[in-house]
Amino acid sequence: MRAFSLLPRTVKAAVTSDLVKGNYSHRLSSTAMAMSSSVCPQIPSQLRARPIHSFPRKLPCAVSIKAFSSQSSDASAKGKCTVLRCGTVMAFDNTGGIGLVAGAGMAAATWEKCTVLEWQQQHGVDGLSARIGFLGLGIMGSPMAQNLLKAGCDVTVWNRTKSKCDPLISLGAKYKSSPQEVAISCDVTFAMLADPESAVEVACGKDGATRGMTSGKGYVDVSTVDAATSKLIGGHIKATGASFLEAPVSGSKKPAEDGQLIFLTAGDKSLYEMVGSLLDIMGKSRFYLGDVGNGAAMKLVVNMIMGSMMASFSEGLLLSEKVGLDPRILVEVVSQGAISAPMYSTKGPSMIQSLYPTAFPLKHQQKDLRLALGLAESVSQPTPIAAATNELYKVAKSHGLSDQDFSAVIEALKAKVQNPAK
Ligand SMILES: NC(=O)C1=CN([C@@H]2O[C@H](COP(=O)(O)OP(=O)(O)OC[C@H]3O[C@@H](n4cnc5c(N)ncnc54)[C@H](OP(=O)(O)O)[C@@H]3O)[C@@H](O)[C@H]2O)C=CC1
Ligand SMILES: O=CC(=O)O
Repeated sequence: MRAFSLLPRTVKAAVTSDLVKGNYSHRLSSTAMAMSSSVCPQIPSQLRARPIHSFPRKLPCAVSIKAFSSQSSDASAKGKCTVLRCGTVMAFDNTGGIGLVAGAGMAAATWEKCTVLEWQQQHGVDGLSARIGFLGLGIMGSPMAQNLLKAGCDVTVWNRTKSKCDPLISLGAKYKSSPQEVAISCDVTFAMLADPESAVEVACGKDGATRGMTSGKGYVDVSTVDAATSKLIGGHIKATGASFLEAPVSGSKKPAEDGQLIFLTAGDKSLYEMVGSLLDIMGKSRFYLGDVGNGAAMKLVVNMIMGSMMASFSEGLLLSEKVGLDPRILVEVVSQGAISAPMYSTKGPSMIQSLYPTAFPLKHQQKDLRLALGLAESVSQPTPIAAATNELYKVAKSHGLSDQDFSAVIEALKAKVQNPAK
């Protein structure tokens, strides 16, 4: 435990809290992990986080204390004014509490505010100082790019519908008029597109990003696509001499705004390491899964489960109501038991009111089910529940619900939708 006693107090707090929760074997918080491996490399290996394979090798003295305030819903809390430095140590602080950082063994007065870029420039660290391109500014891409900007990164944006670039330009983003131009002017380019077709079009089409890629550059596709599409895009990118990483995300609009996404990455490990600090600005954890295709597959399996869970929850809400129960109480009961999931408590109350404010468009959930079924087919894995669920989302789409939140799938189960003649 000598190594532990040498840790700054904030690190101890994070590690201790995990130990108290009995999580020490495999569920240390990302904060504890980051701090333990970067601030004190001697920390016993059993106290290190498993999912983060190389946090953040390029930032030997950087610590992130964002997990201390994981409830924070204020995306701006990760803005420029919340990066603090003390000598070679940098901390992201979205608690607004310089005092917490001072617990790291340095007097509060010695910490000063700076941008990530300033810190990086001072210490010559890769990734954060890269010129970053961002293609696709929809529900997810916009807040992700915004978080990079707020962290002080140099970001150039492009979106098919140009008006969606404007809010980011007003926050300091540069603009280029094609994916090709973005790729030419940037070191690493992220893409967050709707589906396989758009991901291929933006990467490989006329004026596509591949036309601007060269050796030394990187392309990170964070869209949800199937493994074959990802391999196709990766192949085109790598043919230019550039590196490729697939990195689909788990987490919806709010986690994207809060920088709490989960990245499921696969592909060039060196690019993964180079962009690690950027992924940590946009997300709360990251998994490196090996060869291209594994990240896509993991994302599709997760979303296959999620789509079925939502369909099953919808059936439960409607059945409870029909037998005279209060569906609001069902939501409460579910939220307290073994099958509780944040999705049920956040979406249940609005579903009861037939309101579906879009966080995850229904058309994308159906796309993910379709792609997951293709994945299952490719290995002859029976997935009857997902197959039935997919049909339900198709019915919902045929009733004009594509752009509503995926929780609108409940409408496909309502009698008047199933039999409009009644
Ligand atoms: N929303 C969510 O909760 C989550 C979504 N995802 C996945 O992330 C990806 C993006 O999702 P989200 O942001 O919600 O989707 P949106 O529908 O809000 O955005 C889609 C983006 O793709 C662009 N696009 C669509 N078709 C084309 C095309 N043919 N050429 C160029 N650009 C195109 C859109 O441009 P334009 O503005 O011009 O239409 C827009 O920028 C999807 O793969 C989705 O499955 C992953 C996790 C969570
Ligand atoms: O892909 C959707 C999500 O919430 O994750």
